[in-house]
Amino acid sequence: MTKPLFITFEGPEGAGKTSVLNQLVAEFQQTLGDDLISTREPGGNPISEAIRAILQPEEDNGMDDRTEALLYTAARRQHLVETVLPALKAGKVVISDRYVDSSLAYQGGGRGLGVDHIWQINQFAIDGLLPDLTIYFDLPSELGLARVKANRQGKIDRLDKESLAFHQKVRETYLELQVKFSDRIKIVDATQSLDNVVDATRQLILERMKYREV
Ligand SMILES: Nc1ncnc2c1ncn2[C@@H]1O[C@H](COP(=O)(O)OP(=O)(O)OP(=O)(O)O)[C@@H](O)[C@H]1O
Ligand SMILES: Cc1cn([C@H]2C[C@H](O)[C@@H](COP(=O)(O)O)O2)c(=O)[nH]c1=O
Repeated sequence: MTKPLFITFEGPEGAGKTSVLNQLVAEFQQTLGDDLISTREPGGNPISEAIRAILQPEEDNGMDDRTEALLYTAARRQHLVETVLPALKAGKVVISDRYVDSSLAYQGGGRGLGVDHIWQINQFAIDGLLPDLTIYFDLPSELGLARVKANRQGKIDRLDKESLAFHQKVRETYLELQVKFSDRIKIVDATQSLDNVVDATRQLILERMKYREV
């Protein structure tokens, strides 16, 4: 059996995570086949998708900030148990569009609930499981939001509509996390062309895969 590898993609709105993930997953699946799975948070199974629908309606639904933090954490737990852990146990490579760092940045930083508090509630959900590699796609909030508005054809959700100050705080928190956990979190400049962002991401993943073979 091959060694499992858990990779997460993180970043603010419109950073290009999903575009890069789709391209690279198609590419890596040519060699890895079923040994690679891609997934996303919140979502990936019926319970977490149902929680996603509550968390991300298009209009403000009056949700309390701590309720929001707990719901993202609950969706994460279910996703971990149903999708991530079985795949890792089977020795697969798992690439997830968002994981715990999203909660630290959005709820801890953006909502101002505090990274330490969010870390504590997430420990119950993730039970110490951190990614082997996290790729953080960095870009100014204004650019990411402009991309989202230009391209999502009307599907702008509750969080996309938050203030610029909220999104700037999310980015600031991600940057702090990247410095604090620099062994795990690698940064990619997401202002580059999509091709260049894909190239930089591929390189980071291939480097990490070398250790998987050892
Ligand atoms: N490097 C890039 N340059 C220009 N446009 C880009 C780039 N990367 C992605 N885009 C465009 O920006 C939009 C958002 O990209 P994508 O959905 O991949 O980002 P995301 O990080 O997954 O966003 P979110 O987390 O908000 O869903 C898409 O329309 C995509 O085509
Ligand atoms: C996991 C997670 C996500 N969020 C936010 C970040 C985005 O606004 C949405 C996810 O949408 P995407 O188009 O799939 O990127 O949810 C969050 O605030 N906290 C979290 O833990």
